[in-house]
Amino acid sequence: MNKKRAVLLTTSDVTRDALVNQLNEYLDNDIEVIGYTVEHGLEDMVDADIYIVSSDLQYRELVEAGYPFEGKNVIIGKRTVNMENLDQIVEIPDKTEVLFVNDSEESTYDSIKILNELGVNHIKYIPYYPGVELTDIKATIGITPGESGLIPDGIETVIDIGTRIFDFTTIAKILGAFGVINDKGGMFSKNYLQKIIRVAQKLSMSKNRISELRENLKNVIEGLEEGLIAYDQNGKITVFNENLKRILKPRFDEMIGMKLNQVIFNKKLLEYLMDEKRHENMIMTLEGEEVIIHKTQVMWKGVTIATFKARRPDAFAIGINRKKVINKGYIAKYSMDDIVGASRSIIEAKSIAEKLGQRDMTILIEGESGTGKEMFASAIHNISDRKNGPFLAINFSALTDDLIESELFGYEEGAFTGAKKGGKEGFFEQADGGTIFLDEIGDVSLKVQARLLRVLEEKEIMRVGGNKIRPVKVRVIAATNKNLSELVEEKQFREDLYFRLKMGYIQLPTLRQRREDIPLLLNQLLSTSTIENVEISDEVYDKLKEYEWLGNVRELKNTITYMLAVKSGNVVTVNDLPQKSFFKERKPVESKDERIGNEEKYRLDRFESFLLNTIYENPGIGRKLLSELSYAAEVGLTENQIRSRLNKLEREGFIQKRKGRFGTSLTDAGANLINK
Ligand SMILES: Nc1ncnc2c1ncn2[C@@H]1O[C@H](COP(=O)(O)OP(=O)(O)OP(=O)(O)O)[C@@H](O)[C@H]1O
Repeated sequence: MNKKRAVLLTTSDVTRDALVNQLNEYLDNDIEVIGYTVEHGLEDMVDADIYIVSSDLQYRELVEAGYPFEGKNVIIGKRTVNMENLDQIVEIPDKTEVLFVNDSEESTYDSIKILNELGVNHIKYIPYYPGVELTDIKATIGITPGESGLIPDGIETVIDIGTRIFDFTTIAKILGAFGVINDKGGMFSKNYLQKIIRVAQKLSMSKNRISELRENLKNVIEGLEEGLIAYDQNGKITVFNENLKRILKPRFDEMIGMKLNQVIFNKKLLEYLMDEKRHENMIMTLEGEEVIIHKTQVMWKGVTIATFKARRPDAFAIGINRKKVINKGYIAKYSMDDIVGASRSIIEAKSIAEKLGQRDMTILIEGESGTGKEMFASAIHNISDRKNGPFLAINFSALTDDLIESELFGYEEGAFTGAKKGGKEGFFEQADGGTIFLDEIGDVSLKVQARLLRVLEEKEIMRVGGNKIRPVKVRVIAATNKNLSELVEEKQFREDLYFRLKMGYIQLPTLRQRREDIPLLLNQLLSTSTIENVEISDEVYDKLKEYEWLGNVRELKNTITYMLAVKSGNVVTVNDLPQKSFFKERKPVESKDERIGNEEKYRLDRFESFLLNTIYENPGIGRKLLSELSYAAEVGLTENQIRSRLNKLEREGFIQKRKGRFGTSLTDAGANLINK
């Protein structure tokens, strides 16, 4: 029997070899397949029973070139992607944009269509073939069926899924033409189906695997003690965890896809993160905690991963808001040079601070909220001999009485239920050799005052529940925004402690007393902002100089942050100024009559609300009982804190205090307020 013959016409050697192989898989030895590549010329082509052309396009080209097909048995092949090679595509993450590269428009769209039909449609194919103009290629992966040479520059990963092979119908036609369809058809379709099923299985398996992987990865990232952020060369954020949010306190909840400079406003940090040449770790104070930042670059992907780890364990732990207690960690972050101002009052305050700083004495700083008390304390520490020791800032207004004692002085094992095994070091012991900054000292109870006095006088502490005396060498800087001498007069603050603290004394000027410093402060704030080339119009300067600034420099800082956020263009104009309600309002000192109606706009906090309600129910109640009830109600107010709040409520006209057994009761305005 004569051997039958098929001639295969293709455009390239690679295609020729792939298709010849495929045909040999299905055709018996008694059918000979001879492949030709058109570009090598077809002059010595042999006669055959069947002529197979590799694609419709090629057929049209051959006809146009005058190739004589008349009278010949021609099969025009249809091609499909080779399913054996789809694994790599299946593994690409969902929704990734990839460039699909082939030699012509038709074959490119064709292949993409086939892949989509096969269910390999989890990624986005961007068609590319010679002649396509690509602007702004975002894809980094290129997929091609055997046309790697056409992949444009800029594509980092090339996946060659191999030359496209003949599809089911073409093979069936060829088998039919040779009259072997009945013998081979079954095997062929079975083979074919098996392949399709395998691809589908792989696809679903790896999809499951990928989502499982993602889930695991997420658990790992969220389980880290560190804050983690990953971003690409342009600063675009790709991954972050919840811990990072606790440390960086970004303005946005969802940061993926945003640029680093949209969420991080700390210039130093931003520069460090974006500088590819900096590989060293960095230590900086964020949200009052000393944080170690470590950077790793994943070279081949252009990704940088940065981790943020607080020095102090539990620094950013959920639940216990330690930050409020120890405001600025153990590091004094300001120096004298950071304190901006050329006005006489601030220069004077700085010069006193410099003198006192050199001497190891206790200092009392008085000043309204936001005038820079903590800044001064920190700068003083940094010029003192203790500068290499720790600096602890404690805010008393955030602590209950019981906590103050155990936190300040520590406790021995078994001192109270829940006390840690082995006891605990207090802040004074932790600050040994350094400085302790006691903010809002006017808020502490008489009991704590007595203990503080002992530390100052004896330079030693005793832990709660203990009897051992421990020496401590700590310098105390205390601060208050209250008038301490008035409190002394009211017997709310121990006179001996007052004088013991006031060995050195600094009174900080309010911002309204030094309006001439506003432009300087603004320029300093602008220079540390990450937003560059911003100017402030003269009108804005003038307006800002007119404000009251009851919140002082902190309020000014908030105002400029606001204006930078809302401005359009490079100049901050009067249109960008916040509305009046943005600013802290002066508590009106009004006559009793004028106070009526104040309750319409007054907002009670939960402490005041507790106090007014309790007084309403128990007219004449005293501070001691109020304090006990407040603990029972989990509001937790010391007698001292109650006193200062009652004073405020009295100034607002909501309560009146009477001497003797009538005690404290609500005014009509106070009653209206709680009924409201
Ligand atoms: N002279 C100044 N120069 C530059 N920045 C200042 C100055 N004074 C205060 N600030 C800034 O204003 C903000 C408030 O300062 P700080 O926390 O020291 O005030 P404070 O008086 O301790 O406030 P509070 O009593 O409310 O705790 C800080 O961000 C600080 O950096």
